[in-house]
Amino acid sequence: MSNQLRRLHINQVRNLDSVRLEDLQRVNVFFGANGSGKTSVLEAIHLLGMARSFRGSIRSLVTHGHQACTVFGGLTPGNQSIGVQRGLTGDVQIKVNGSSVRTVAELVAILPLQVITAESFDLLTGAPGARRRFLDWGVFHVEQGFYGQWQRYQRGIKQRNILLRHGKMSGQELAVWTREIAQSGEALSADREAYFTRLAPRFRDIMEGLAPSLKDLELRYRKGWDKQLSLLEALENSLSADREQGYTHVGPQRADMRVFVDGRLAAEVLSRGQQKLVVCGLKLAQGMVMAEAERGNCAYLVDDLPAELDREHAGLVCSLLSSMSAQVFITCVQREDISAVWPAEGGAELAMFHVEQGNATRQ
Ligand SMILES: Nc1ncnc2c1ncn2[C@@H]1O[C@H](COP(=O)(O)OP(=O)(O)OP(=O)(O)O)[C@@H](O)[C@H]1O
Repeated sequence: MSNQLRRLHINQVRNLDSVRLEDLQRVNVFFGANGSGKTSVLEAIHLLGMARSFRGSIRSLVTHGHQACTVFGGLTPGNQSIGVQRGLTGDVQIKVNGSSVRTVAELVAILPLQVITAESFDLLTGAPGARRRFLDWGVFHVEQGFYGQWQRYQRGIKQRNILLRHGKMSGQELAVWTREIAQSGEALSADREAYFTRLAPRFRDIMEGLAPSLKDLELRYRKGWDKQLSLLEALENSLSADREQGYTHVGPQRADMRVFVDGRLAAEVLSRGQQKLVVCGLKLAQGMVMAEAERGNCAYLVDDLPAELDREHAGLVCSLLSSMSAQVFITCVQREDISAVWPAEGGAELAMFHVEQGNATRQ
């Protein structure tokens, strides 16, 4: 059974000085004028689930004139509590049921979040790193053991790059790290591929409903080295280039996942609005795959969808969100912006919160 956020206490997050939200529901709508603090509520939830902002630095998250921001959440079922405090100097405190925990991964496993905001829409056009992080979010939640391999690989490649950079040509030491990253890299890549084979068909199904006019939409995955070779072979082949330039050229750190339409890169041929729909499709597909793999539901943070999509498409995205059992936190300017497009039948009742000058009141 998935965790749902029932209570939220926010302190000093942007313009939210002290906000208490009780009795949160499956679908929660935050409406209010520009600058009232709607996105800040989503930022607070993101801080609680990921210990960071989805938009900017921690500095931008802490209310001006304060040293730290804090968010507490109460979850059901199980009555767990989580809390995150972040200070301007970079300090992080994470608590689960009153006890400090050391890694954000523990938090992420308790409150998995998907974010659909204006920033998310750069996923297709932006650098591959963002797409890898997107993919790894899903792999982390679905493929057990991935995080351990990922950590092992990060440690290994860091060591190998240090050796390459400092020109320490002890061939033996380099060979040890080459074998180490070949092993962990193959393992994490296998997890990515397994996850990708679940994600791609789900994404295609969703897009048939969201944008049927987009024909031959295809999600493709590149593992980061020549697929005819093992990672060890690819690393051995690139050894002289690696030595010359002081870093590892091939491996899962170069993986990418791209969307093609009729054989052409979606980032190059789709309109901005169509790209937004594709990104929504990817994010919804991830939540569905997670639920299908019986890993529970993630919560969706959706910022001002009616400002990003036309009414028909905003309605289609809302219908898909409504059909999932995921908890949703969604913002808009007028309450009707969402209530008019959220499916009336079969959908959960909408909990409405009016946000005004840094306060949120249940309507
Ligand atoms: N660190 C900060 N300290 C205090 N106030 C801040 C901080 N960062 C942003 N703000 C202010 O918080 C207010 C709320 O911002 P927020 O982005 O949450 O508004 P919003 O309701 O989502 O508005 P819009 O509809 O325009 O997107 C804004 O007036 C903004 O200038």
